[in-house]
Amino acid sequence: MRTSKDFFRPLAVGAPAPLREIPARPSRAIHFFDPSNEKMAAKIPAMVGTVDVLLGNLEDAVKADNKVAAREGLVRIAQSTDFGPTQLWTRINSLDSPWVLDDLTTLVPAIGEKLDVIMVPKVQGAEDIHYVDRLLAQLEAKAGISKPILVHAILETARGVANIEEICAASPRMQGLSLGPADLAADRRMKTTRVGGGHPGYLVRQDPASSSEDDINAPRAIFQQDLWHYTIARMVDACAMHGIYPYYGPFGDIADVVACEDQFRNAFLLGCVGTWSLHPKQIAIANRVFSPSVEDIKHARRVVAAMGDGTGAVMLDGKMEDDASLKQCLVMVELAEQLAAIDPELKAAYDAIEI
Ligand SMILES: CC(=O)SCCNC(=O)CCNC(=O)[C@H](O)C(C)(C)COP(=O)(O)OP(=O)(O)OC[C@H]1O[C@@H](n2cnc3c(N)ncnc32)[C@H](O)[C@@H]1OP(=O)(O)O
Ligand SMILES: O=CC(=O)O
Ligand SMILES: [Mg+2]
Repeated sequence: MRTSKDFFRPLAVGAPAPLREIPARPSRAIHFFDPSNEKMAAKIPAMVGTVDVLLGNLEDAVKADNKVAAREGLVRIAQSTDFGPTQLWTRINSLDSPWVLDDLTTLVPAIGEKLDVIMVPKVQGAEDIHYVDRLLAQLEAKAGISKPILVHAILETARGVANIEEICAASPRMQGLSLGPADLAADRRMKTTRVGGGHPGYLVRQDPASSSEDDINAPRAIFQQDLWHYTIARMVDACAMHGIYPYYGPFGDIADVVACEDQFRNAFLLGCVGTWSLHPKQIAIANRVFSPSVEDIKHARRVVAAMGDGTGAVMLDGKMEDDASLKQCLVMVELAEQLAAIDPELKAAYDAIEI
């Protein structure tokens, strides 16, 4: 384990110095595209500015026969596109796959200056991050890359969840974590067959009126529970503790925009900063959900104004506000300011708020 003395030293001579703080760049939607799919790839330049992150996916959902075409397609798109305020990320193949070494040795020299974050799938422990960290430093040094490429781990194995804190702490490159509910469900041997979201069988049922057979068999209210609550909450705490960012992952039922919005909102309320988008129609949902509402910002600003120097307790609309609720409001106000800086529509909406 590296000590505090050498934690921020570059891992290769000539590699850029690691960042001491991970910038809070808006990343409400990480939009996945398959660079080997010509129709999809052709849409990417026009999506710049409409989404916070564009991610060229090289891993699952790209056919084995298309792995090289996806890698080359991503290089082509990155070299020929001005991404402006939109971040460019990639998801490389898993570390035990036959493709990942070529992914990294091709992408870093070719487009390392443009790549903001590399998402690493199926991370099991700190050793996986250490491997990527050192290799990236060597490749950055060789290619003369000026800024460190950040690393994002997908939480999609039971061992990865058990090792979550050491993964977050493994490198100053760690930018964040995403929940990978599909692979995680398989690895945990959960009895689901879906990509993210809830399940109607995972529920609690209202008690019967009595223990008579009639009452037991009578209709009772049922409440579907969130299969992902534990893992998301665990991820949020680990990320907050290490100064990095948590994200929900994929929601595979593209047609069910309502349940998708619910899943995204649960993640937002619990502390996630963004989510994945698999289809263009999920971008608008993510942007809406992961931007504080005008009503919330209005309330937050009123609390900030009412709290004066930030200490003590006040009553506002019949509710007690104090230092702790003020801190929550400041999280919202700060996020609104970050988003307003890149989203003119949101800025206009927040600017129009009267308190
Ligand atoms: C568990 C995991 O690992 S999740 C992460 C991996 N999975 C992914 O990355 C999936 C990415 N998304 C996709 O592959 C596709 O969106 C699919 C397969 C889900 C659906 O694709 P389609 O059936 O073509 O969707 P649909 O017909 O609604 O597409 C409408 C248009 O949007 C385009 N489109 C679809 N998805 C995307 C995308 N992710 N990015 C850009 N454009 C897209 C299509 O090319 C199509 O274009 P057209 O109108 O010019 O024909
Ligand atoms: O990669 C994502 C997942 O859910 O698996
Ligand atoms: Mg996966």
